[in-house]
Amino acid sequence: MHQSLATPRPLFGDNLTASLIAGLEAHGWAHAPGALDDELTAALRAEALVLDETGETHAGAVGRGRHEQHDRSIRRTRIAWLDGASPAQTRFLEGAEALRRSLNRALYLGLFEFEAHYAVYPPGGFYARHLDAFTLPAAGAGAGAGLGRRAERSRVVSLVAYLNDHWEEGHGGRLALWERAPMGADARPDMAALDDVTPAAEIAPAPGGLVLMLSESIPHEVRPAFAPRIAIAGWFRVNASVGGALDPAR
Ligand SMILES: O=C(O)CCC(=O)C(=O)O
Ligand SMILES: [Fe+2]
Repeated sequence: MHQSLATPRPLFGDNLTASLIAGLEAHGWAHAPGALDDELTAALRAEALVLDETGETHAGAVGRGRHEQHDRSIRRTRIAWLDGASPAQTRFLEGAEALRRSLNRALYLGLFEFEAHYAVYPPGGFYARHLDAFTLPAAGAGAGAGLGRRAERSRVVSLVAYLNDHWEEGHGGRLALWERAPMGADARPDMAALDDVTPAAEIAPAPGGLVLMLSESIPHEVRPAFAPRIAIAGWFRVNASVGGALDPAR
């Protein structure tokens, strides 16, 4: 998206961009409180709420493509994909494009595109501990699993932006994250093994805050929110084309 823009307008200045990149490189994640300006945060929030109220959001799934599941014990939120249909979305996506180029220049990640959705967590909403991408073990993976494996693996850097106009301690809804995913005996990440491990960070979804995480290696969860929690979650992806066909799971 927006690859043709000559110089996309960044969301924030060079210093903040550099410190986000340094954090991502050193720890696998980075947090910039108040990264988005109030005007853009407010415009995106207003749009997320209109979409939510007019029913244009749908229950968030877990997984992608044929592997999507609606499991309310894992995730309770409503989402609507960004498509650049408003000035606020265009501004945000242009900023994400500027960030994509900076990430590629600094870290040689070969990020190809960005996809993002609004996520409105109603009171009681949460998202259980997960990775945004993971590589399934090759052994025993059938043809069906192949699609999921390729699609999931194409997410490299996750981005979260918080859109609430204020957030109080008692509202919960913190993003907890860990810096390492322990492997289970089946060579899959074992999220339950982190039950007794103190998170590396617990981030309140305060207005304009921005978080970057390596999608494959940073386990994270959204704790139950006791007020409507409005955010954008997005992913920078590598080109997952196989045999000349673009990734069909879009
Ligand atoms: O909203 C957040 O803090 C994180 C959301 C998330 O983990 C996701 O959508 O994958
Ligand atoms: Fe996530």
